[in-house]
Amino acid sequence: MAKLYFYYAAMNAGKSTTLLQADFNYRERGMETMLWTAAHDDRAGVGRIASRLDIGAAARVYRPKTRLMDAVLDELKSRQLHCVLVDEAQFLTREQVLELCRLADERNIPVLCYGLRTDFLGQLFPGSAALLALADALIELKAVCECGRKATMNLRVDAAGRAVAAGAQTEIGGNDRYVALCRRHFFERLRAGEAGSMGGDEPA
Ligand SMILES: Nc1ncnc2c1ncn2[C@@H]1O[C@H](COP(=O)(O)OP(=O)(O)O)[C@@H](O)[C@H]1O
Ligand SMILES: Cc1cn([C@H]2C[C@H](O)[C@@H](COP(=O)(O)O)O2)c(=O)[nH]c1=O
Ligand SMILES: [Zn+2]
Repeated sequence: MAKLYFYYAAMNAGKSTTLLQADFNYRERGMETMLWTAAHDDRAGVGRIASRLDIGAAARVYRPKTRLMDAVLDELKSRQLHCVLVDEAQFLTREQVLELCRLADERNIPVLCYGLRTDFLGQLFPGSAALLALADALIELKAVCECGRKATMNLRVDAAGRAVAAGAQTEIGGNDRYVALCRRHFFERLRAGEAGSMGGDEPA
């Protein structure tokens, strides 16, 4: 039976690179894939999955209202699909994750999702919460903190590099807005950011 996989990590761990590699592996064996990414993550252009290693591929885009199951069933009318790959999976809704479960269970199509576990405050995204609850396999990819430990958290920073301790959960950005850190250094810098925003000490 096909499985639903969740490859999760902090930013800059190589999630998109790993997705593109998996896609290449399927296609070089003559198999057909369907790629998806979030419509609003337009860092490389809407509908483009790009890795910091400078490789990329076109992808279908999903929005909160997109019916993934219907879109895949529609695609199956014109071609076979051996794998569905989803980037920025933290932005999926729980309903969309349930649809991906059905693709694996009822259509026997493996689904590979790649995304963040937590946001800039250390809280789960809706898509990540659903995937952590429902995926058959959870695979952690590793990013490295500046101290050398595994980076599991994502600090949001302002233009001056100070930690941002409040704001909307979604804010698209790259290395200019986020730093992947280990938990210890994440909370140290987040607390310094909180103190700074309340007029306290200068951030570290
Ligand atoms: N010029 C480069 N040469 C080699 N590795 C690089 C280069 N630029 C970025 N990287 C590495 O690419 C990885 C980020 O890949 P990416 O797939 O974009 O990450 P994610 O999707 O998890 O944010 C990091 O490990 C980073 O160190
Ligand atoms: C931590 C965090 C991240 N985001 C956004 C920022 C990026 O656009 C993506 C993650 O990119 P990746 O390099 O492909 O992992 O998510 C956000 O909106 N809110 C956050 O808290
Ligand atoms: Zn650290």
